[in-house]
Amino acid sequence: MKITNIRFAKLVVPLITPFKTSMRTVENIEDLVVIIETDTGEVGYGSAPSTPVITGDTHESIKAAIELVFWPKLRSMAIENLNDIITIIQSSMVNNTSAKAALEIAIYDLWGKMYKSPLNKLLGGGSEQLRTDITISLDPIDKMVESSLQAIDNGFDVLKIKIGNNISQDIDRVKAIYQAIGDKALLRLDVNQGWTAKQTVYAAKVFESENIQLELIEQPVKADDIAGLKYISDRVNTPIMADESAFSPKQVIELLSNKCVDIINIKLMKTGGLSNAIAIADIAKTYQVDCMIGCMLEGSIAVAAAAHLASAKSAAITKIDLDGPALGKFDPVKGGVLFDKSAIKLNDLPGLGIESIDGLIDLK
Ligand SMILES: C[C@H](N)C(=O)N[C@H](CCC(=O)O)C(=O)O
Ligand SMILES: [Mg+2]
Repeated sequence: MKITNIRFAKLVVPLITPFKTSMRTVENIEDLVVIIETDTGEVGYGSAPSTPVITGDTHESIKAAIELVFWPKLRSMAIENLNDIITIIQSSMVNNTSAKAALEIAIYDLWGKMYKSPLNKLLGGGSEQLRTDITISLDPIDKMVESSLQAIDNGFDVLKIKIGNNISQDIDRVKAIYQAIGDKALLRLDVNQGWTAKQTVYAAKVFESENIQLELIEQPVKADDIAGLKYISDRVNTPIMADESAFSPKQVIELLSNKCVDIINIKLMKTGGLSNAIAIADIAKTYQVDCMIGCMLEGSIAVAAAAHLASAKSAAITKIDLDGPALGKFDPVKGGVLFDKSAIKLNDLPGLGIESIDGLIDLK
């Protein structure tokens, strides 16, 4: 199966409610879709959102990197030579992880199609049923309490609470949500780099002293504040998870060998796709550290790839934050992963199992 052509399109899905973190507010899921065509007529789908504050990548930079750097090397390569393709994607350019992810996702989709197997089976096999948490956007306290109760009514039992814009209001937010929901849901906090190390220790000790049960605190400090993560982990009992500090396998080895964090959030848009995500899951397993599979605010093409990975790597990936598509008003992707409240179901079609995509806006 030889690569013959590449096309780009845009996919826009309005959100049910704006997505708000300490870093940004977004109204739509907007993906750059990469469609790789082959001489057998099979097409592979990949996608990437624009997350300049996290990856530094925009749709324009992703498309330019693919057109100018990767595509001239990948055109006419055979999907049978998966490892060679991955080496080219990972070594032709530094950074640009979203472009690498979109390409790798489309290539792995084709790899599954070539072997007529769902991707999770080729990666080792695993359950077709997963369960995701849901994100509660950073809002005034009353709104966050209401959104949390609504999420529980909608069948979610793990809530990812976005905080990080004001330490004392953040502590009040968590206390109010915890008081309102009791033991009906597990709370994971995502600070998105909004606190200092000392503020994090203070907040965690407040929660611990008041018996507020938290599953974890995600990325409390700036992405490059690795000493801050270590400072926190040495002083609190609440598990600390790295997100924006953990892009590459090398960074994960540094974080884990120095005991800076307890959990790693793997996202394809940070790792540059599936190959490094698999490496990180395997590294974490050797350190006996759990991983979360996460996503940016993105749609169900890339999330399908993340779900197949989570299915196959369930020994390491024990936590799932793949709610991006569930936050949209509809899913234009037919086949692929099916969302029903907190349930994510993989189908048994080859590759990512995507049958068709409505509403693609072709890009030249
Ligand atoms: C959508 C997912 N639940 C999530 O919260 N991801 C964020 C980053 C999302 C973005 O800004 O696109 C995270 O884990 O930090
Ligand atoms: Mg995060």
